This record gives sequence, structure tokens and C-alpha cells, in this order.
Amino acid sequence: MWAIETNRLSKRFGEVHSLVDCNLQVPQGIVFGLLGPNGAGKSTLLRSLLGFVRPTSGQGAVCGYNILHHSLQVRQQVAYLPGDARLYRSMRGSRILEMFAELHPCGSLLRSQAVAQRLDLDVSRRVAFMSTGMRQKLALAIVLGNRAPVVILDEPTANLDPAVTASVLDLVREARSHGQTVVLSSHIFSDIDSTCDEAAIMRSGSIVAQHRLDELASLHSVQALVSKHNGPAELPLSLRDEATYPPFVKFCQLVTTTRNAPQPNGEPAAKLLLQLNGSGRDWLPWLADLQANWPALCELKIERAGIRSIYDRHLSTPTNQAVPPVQEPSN
Ligand SMILES: Nc1ncnc2c1ncn2[C@@H]1O[C@H](COP(=O)(O)OP(=O)(O)OP(=O)(O)O)[C@@H](O)[C@H]1O
Repeated sequence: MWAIETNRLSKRFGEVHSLVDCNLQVPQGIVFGLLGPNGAGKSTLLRSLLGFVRPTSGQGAVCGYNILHHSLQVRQQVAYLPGDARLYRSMRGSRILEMFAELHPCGSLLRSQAVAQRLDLDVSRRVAFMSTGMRQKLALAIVLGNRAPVVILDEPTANLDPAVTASVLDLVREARSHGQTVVLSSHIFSDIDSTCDEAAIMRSGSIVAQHRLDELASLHSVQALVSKHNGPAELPLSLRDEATYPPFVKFCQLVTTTRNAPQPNGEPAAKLLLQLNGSGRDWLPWLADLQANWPALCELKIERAGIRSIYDRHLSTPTNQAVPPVQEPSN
């Protein structure tokens, strides 16, 4: 049984298609990342699972409970941190922790107090007098103190400083060690890379990619600017057709960009995206040759390919154009 499963889940708000045939399967007991640009539909998806948004069509289940017909049971299985958690402003933090611990069958005041302490939160203050980050810590103490089978966190580390973010991510890993499934919606690639076992990318209301992160370990991504100013900007022959790629090149795309590089002549630059598999011993000499023979290529940046490289690939392709299939490392 999946912890979370959706089948062609769709939601339309008037003319806005927030979810479009969204298919998702989240295995039990893992930390699962959900990424996507603003407006991709992440919050709508999470809210649909919990019954806060009624889907226009499609199906979904949480721990086997149908999201349309067993909404109460679904909520009993889930500890949910909304993206815009709002708490009663006149209440003190301590009273809020008590109230939420009583409300949920898997809640625990002691555990929530312990989380608040780890996050260094003074729970004696009234919510109205807390800073944005303090309110976020309070909401996290409610949710991460809960032992529900599924924990859904919509941008949990927004507004938190780096030290608190690290503590929150530790708590997420601890939740997994207790057998909980955690869904983490975030814009922060490093949080996803360091914490998640698997991640999905949403775009325009659909899941466009889903990956186990350990499968990305032997991939490197290369980004470089291609500046017409220094010579021809076209791809070399060997990179124009997949059939002639060197064996370690898993992906290659030249993307026109106006974002990154104002060119001296004001023209848009192009960006080369490469994905290379295997040991650097194999591909570093090839990359050095490529640069030596292609003067337009500059500002090479090589990184271990985390989820960001997959994200860039999917987001750099226009919506009406198919993204090349993902090539997993063959080793
Ligand atoms: N209640 C609503 N009424 C109308 N449109 C909505 C509503 N909720 C969401 N939308 C629209 O649905 C789309 C998806 O929004 P959603 O909040 O799910 O995106 P998101 O991926 O969570 O974005 P972000 O990263 O900015 O939080 C957006 O176009 C948004 O304007």
C-alpha cells in the first residue's frame, strides 16, 4: 500500500487549472520531496489530499483511505503543516501546543514541548508577540510532535535561520526513523538533497518527474555560458544528436537565456546544460577538449547532480515540448 496515491487528480478554480491529471505515488516510511515553481499546484495537491480542496475529478488515497469519501480518517492519519499556518494570536504558545495535542489522535503534548525546546522557542509568549520565524517554530512543534503515519510539510523551513533549518531537517529524519512518511514541499534544493529519499517535480498541475535521490549519486551536471561574442554558438556536431553523444553524456541541451548573462552586446546568451555519468576520470579530459575547441564556451560550472539538475531540465523545456526521458546511471 502507498502512503499517498493519486490517480488523475484534477482541480479547476474557474479558468485556472491548478491540478491536471496529477498522478503521484509515495511509498511508506520515506521522506518524499515535492518541488515545483510558484503556482505549480503543490499546495493545491496537498490540500486536496486533506479535503481542504475538493478535486474536480480524479481519485486519491492516504494510507488506503479515499480522500473524497473518508476525509476524517485521512486527517487522522496526517499531521499537516500548511504553507501559511495561522494560529490563534491571543493564545500563548504553550496553550496552543496543549490544544493541538488534544485535537489529534496521534498528538502528544510532551513531544511537542520537546520539539519546541529543540527549536529554542519560548512558548510562554502570546502568538501575537511572536516573530514570523517563532510562529513557524510553534506550528512545527505541533506537527513534528505528532506521530501520525503521514506528515505533510508545506515549505517548513521558510522564514527559518540556517541553524533552525538544520534542526528541523534532523527532526524530519527522526520522523522517518519512527516509521512516519514525510512529504516535504520546498523550493530549497539542498533541503531536498540532504533529507529526501525520493522527490517529484510538479509543473503546471502535473507531476513531470519522480526520482530516487540515491540514483542521482553518480551523475554530475555541467552548466556553461555560450557566448556568441567569442565564436560560433552552435553545438559541436557530436552533441547535436543523441546517437553520437560520448557514452558518459546522458543529456545535453542548449537553452537561450536572458536571465543569467547580460552579454556585452546586450544579446541573449545561451546556456549549455550537460549531464554526465560515471567517473570524472572519463569525462574531464573530454570536457577540457570541448572547451578548448569551442571558444564560445565559458564559465563552466560542474556540480554533483542533485535534484536541481533534473528540475532545471524540466523547467527549461517549454510546456508544449516533451522532455527527453530521464537516463538513469548505468554504471
Ligand atoms: N482558492 C483558490 N482560488 C483560485 N485559484 C487558486 C486557489 N488556490 C490556488 N489557486 C491557483 O492554483 C494554482 C496553483 O496554486 P498553488 O498554491 O497550489 O501552487 P504552489 O505550487 O503551491 O505555489 P507556491 O510555490 O507559490 O506556493 C495557482 O495558479 C493559484 O493561483
